[in-house]
Amino acid sequence: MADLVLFWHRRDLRLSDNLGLAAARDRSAKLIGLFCLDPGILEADDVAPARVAYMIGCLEALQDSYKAAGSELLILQDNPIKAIPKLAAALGAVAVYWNRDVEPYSRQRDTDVAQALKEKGIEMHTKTWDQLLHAPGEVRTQAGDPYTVYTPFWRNWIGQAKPEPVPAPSNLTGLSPKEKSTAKEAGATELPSAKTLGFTWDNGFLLDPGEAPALAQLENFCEDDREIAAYDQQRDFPAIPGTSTLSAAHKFGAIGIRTVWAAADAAYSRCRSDETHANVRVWQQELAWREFYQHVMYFFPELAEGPHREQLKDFPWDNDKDLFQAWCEGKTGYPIVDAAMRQLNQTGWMHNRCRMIVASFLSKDLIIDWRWGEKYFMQHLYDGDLSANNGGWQWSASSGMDPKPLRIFNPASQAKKYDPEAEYIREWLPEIRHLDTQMLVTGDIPAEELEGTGYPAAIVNHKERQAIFKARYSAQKDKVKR
Ligand SMILES: Cc1cc2nc3c(=O)[nH]c(=O)nc-3n(C[C@H](O)[C@H](O)[C@H](O)COP(=O)(O)OP(=O)(O)OC[C@H]3O[C@@H](n4cnc5c(N)ncnc54)[C@H](O)[C@@H]3O)c2cc1C
Repeated sequence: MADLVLFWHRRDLRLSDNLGLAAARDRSAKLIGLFCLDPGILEADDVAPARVAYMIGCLEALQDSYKAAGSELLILQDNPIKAIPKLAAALGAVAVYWNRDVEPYSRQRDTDVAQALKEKGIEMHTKTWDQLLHAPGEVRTQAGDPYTVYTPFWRNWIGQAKPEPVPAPSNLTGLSPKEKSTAKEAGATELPSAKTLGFTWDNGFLLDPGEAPALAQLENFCEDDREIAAYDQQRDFPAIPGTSTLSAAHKFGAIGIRTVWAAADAAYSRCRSDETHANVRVWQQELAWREFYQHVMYFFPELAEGPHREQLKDFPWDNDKDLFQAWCEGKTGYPIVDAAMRQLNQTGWMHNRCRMIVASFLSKDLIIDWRWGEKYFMQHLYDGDLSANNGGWQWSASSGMDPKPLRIFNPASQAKKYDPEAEYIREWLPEIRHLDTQMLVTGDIPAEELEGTGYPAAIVNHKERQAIFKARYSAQKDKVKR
């Protein structure tokens, strides 16, 4: 009889182009998938209902894929450190495979699961870095150190050969009826709905869950003359659907990164003009930002706890709760900021340009600790990802790994440049949709125009607040120098 092997899915919710899964299939055709709903993650205070709903959708699709391949995906709902070794031992599994991760919580959990398996005499195989084109450590400075600055990281990263996608496992053997009841006794359960887990999300998704919608979206995005060919010209305009919207698929591994790269690379090869080449290149640079933030999270896990830069470590934030509430609800009186926050609250996603605008506004105008915003994003984004979110917030708050740290975005200039006709603002702020474009873009709205609309006057003065922030930033800098 073939050896029974388990593959533990985490952020790789697909069969195709999955390195760890392919390695498990090489070992045995009796390959059973496993996912563990970990209370340590689901009961944390930074979980977004939209993200859980998307993940459950991906798991449903994954169950179907396993069925079609001849096997099944088992679900556990317990602490993986005890639940996985218990299930593996009950089924007589010879080995458990999984892909590696960069996040501090996952790394500690994986060490503990590995130890528990070892104590039961079960092999574990955990060497594959599936979610990245280049594993942490593969891209280093000449001195052999990890990069802390993106641009030299990118130059090195793009110069290295990229791995090819691997095929999905096929001709699998599933569990016998007897093994199925053993799995049940050892904790395997039905896949619950997000609602049963306590998370309600009825607003749908920009990209549907699962491997098939992600692959279809990648194909659309990368086709000739589609968004990828104009990416750099369009990506900063939130009213234009000019980006891939694949972020949640990347977060949960509904799509393989080698498959994504192959599609981008093919689009690059097909380009006939320097301009289109440049557009595709910029999209590839975004994929490299994703990898950069994961590498730095791996090498500097302390980033997850707070600021990288000394002068932001004990910064005198105002932390005004009413101002924070207004920011969360999209009621700051700054139309571009409010439109973006409403997009987040209603769709579980926000355009990248707007993520930068609202993050700058929270930290530099409201002078609120950026970690409050980081957490609010995690509580709402369906693509919420520790490395990308922390990286984006630290960049925006001037606390991160950035050679030009003190950037302060002027909301009016940003809107003028990136939403010049106020189309995005009008979409998300229906109560002031009728106002002049100029008023919506600048945020300079006479009080009488706001009467009866329910839309608030500006809660702070940008000019004054940025001066206060700058003064405090300089004082902190001096303090650190001393
Ligand atoms: C304050 C802030 C918070 C953010 N939080 C997250 C987050 O929680 N999860 C997340 O995936 N991205 C986050 N980002 C990065 C970026 O905004 C999103 O990845 C992007 O908007 C997703 O849309 P898209 O898939 O259409 O991206 P595209 O423009 O099509 O880019 C392709 C892919 O590259 C990756 N990517 C793009 N930009 C970045 C970036 N700046 N950093 C890291 N990866 C990037 C994503 O995986 C994305 O799907 C954040 C950015 C900021 C400024």
